[in-house]
Amino acid sequence: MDLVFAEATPSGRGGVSVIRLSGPGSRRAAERLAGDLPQPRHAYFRTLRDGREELDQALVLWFEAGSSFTGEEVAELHLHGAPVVARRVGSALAALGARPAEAGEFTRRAFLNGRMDLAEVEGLGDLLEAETDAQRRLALRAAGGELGRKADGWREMLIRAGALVEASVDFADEEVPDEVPDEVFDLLRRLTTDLEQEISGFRAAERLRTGFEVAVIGAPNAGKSSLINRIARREVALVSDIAGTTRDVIELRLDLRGLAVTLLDTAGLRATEDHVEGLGVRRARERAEAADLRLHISPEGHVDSALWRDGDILVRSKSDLIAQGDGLAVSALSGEGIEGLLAELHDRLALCVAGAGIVSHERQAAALRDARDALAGVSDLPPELVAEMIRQAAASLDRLVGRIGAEEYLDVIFTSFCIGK
Ligand SMILES: Nc1nc2c(c(=O)[nH]1)N(C=O)[C@@H](CNc1ccc(C(=O)N[C@@H](CCC(=O)O)C(=O)O)cc1)CN2
Ligand SMILES: Nc1nc2c(ncn2[C@@H]2O[C@H](COP(=O)(O)OP(=O)(O)OP(=O)(O)O)[C@@H](O)[C@H]2O)c(=O)[nH]1
Ligand SMILES: [Mg+2]
Repeated sequence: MDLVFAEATPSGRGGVSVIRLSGPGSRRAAERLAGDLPQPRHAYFRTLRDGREELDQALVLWFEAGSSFTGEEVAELHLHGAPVVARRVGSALAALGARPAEAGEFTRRAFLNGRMDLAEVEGLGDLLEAETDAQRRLALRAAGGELGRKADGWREMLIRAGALVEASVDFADEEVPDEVPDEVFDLLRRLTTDLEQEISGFRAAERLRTGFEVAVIGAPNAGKSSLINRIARREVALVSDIAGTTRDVIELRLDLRGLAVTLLDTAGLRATEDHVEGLGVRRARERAEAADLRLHISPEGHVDSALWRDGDILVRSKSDLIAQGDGLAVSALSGEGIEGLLAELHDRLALCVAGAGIVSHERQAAALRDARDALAGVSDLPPELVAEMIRQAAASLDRLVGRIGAEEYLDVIFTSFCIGK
């Protein structure tokens, strides 16, 4: 493994800038700049020098391979956060034989060195992207190895079941057909129930991780854009009294009490001669259909029944003008009903994620489904085939944690990481 370095903090001006080195020689390279660093995991306040040239005053520390994030020797230089300092220290490190790390390379090394399993890596990636508390909590559980521990438990069940099957094959009377002991099927049934349970929580967890899309729809001039602006407390979308103002879909990211939600402002729905408006209306319908939930906006409490789905919310807009009617009354002008609407929206979305599990990526769910499918129908099979299906299920669990078959995913996962992680 070569020696790599990168700014672990975002590059640019900041209070502190951390440069991290990983690989054999990390300590030596740091010592060339900072002088002797006798103890691992001790912070030293040092003047960094490149030859005679003073570079910065910094906190410097190093970790042994056994107690670092990557599982390799690691050193960290905590610099003053001036871009020129990081640049200058980077050149000095390059001159000492270190090369700039690629995106996600520190974490990739942690994975390759067995410090993290693939589900933990995905969890860490989710943590880097998390914007809300619910996303952070889910990511932290995943990054903490919860799924790997479950997979270990399931593997043990498979190993035990496999051993029982092998024993029944080895010791069976040559005259009598081999029989799989009932205990095997009991074990596999329990395992299948566990797997089903995890799989059933996948979609909800995926929603939690990626966030919800909520389309704001209704006739032109209903007050959709005004409502969005009120929620955003800024002018996200153009508002006018001309019907057909909004054409493109405008996205507003919200942290709705911990849930990640993207509100979509859309073109007012109507038949129109205007070509461009027509394109907007088509797009509005498509996005409304694909969204997790729709807010139907109308001063009179009307809905487009073709787009109404169970769980949608009817919003009676401009409540300052029209006193009564169906739906949740809100006014973008006075602010009446906005908090109530957001509370209602939150509660409906929270219902959707009530059953969320720890599996939140399609790759993970696919591995679990493969394991479950391998075990479906085993009770009708002869022992040799039962043993084979148990091996297949175990291989699927190995794929889940990246013990096998990880190669094809690594580039996809790590290119989404930033440099320095
Ligand atoms: N300065 C700094 N802060 C950081 C990191 C870092 O690399 N540097 N991290 C990363 O980006 C995160 C912390 N992640 C870490 C994960 C595992 C180990 C580690 O090797 N632990 C040892 C036990 C260490 C001990 O208890 O003494 C181990 O698990 O064996 C270290 C950091 C967040 N904060
Ligand atoms: N009195 C009152 N007027 C409102 C309210 N909300 C919107 N309006 C007015 O209604 C008109 C249309 O508002 P928009 O928010 O642009 O309506 P829209 O649904 O986005 O319209 P399109 O983009 O054309 O589909 C504007 O003149 C707004 O000022 C409200 O709560 N009260
Ligand atoms: Mg609009």
